[in-house]
Amino acid sequence: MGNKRSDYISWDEYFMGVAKLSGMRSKDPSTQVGCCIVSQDNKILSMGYNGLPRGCSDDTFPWSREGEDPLETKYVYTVHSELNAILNYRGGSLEGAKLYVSLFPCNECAKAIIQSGIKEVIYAENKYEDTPAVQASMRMFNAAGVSYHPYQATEREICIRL
Ligand SMILES: Nc1nc(=O)n([C@H]2C[C@H](O)[C@@H](COP(=O)(O)O)O2)cc1CO
Ligand SMILES: [Zn+2]
Repeated sequence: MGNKRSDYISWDEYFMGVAKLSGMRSKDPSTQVGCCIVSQDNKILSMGYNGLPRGCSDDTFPWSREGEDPLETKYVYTVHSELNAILNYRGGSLEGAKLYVSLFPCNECAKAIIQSGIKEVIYAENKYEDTPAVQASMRMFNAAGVSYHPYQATEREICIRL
């Protein structure tokens, strides 16, 4: 009987990999974010990426970051990956779940994360660390007992030929 493989991916690599793959569906030209929600016993419960709400066409709504008219920017329309992943879950409670996300959650998603019962956030990047949105998220996570820590990147690179 042969030995088992030793180069299989870890749970963390698996879930962050799924989050990043999900982010590849995003139509946002500047920032693609992906999210994967996992139960305490490592079952994937939901996934999401940043995009427009159902019925709002990717081709007719704006993707600009700036504009004199806020209605001509993406910010008032996009659903963040974390909120999409929470809303995509129809199986019941997310109590005690873990959330893997490629970018640290904003304050609005932090509220949804806390209220849905998610207890742990693992993030890959934090490029908006110095903004009030991220500072507010951290303050709320600390108060609500949601732990958050950066994903510990490995040397692994995965190329999937599709
Ligand atoms: N945690 C996050 N999850 C997300 O899904 N987003 C989305 C909203 C926008 O579509 C995009 C950010 O665009 P930009 O400001 O980097 O061009 O990423 C943004 C953040 C940052 O807080
Ligand atoms: Zn958000």
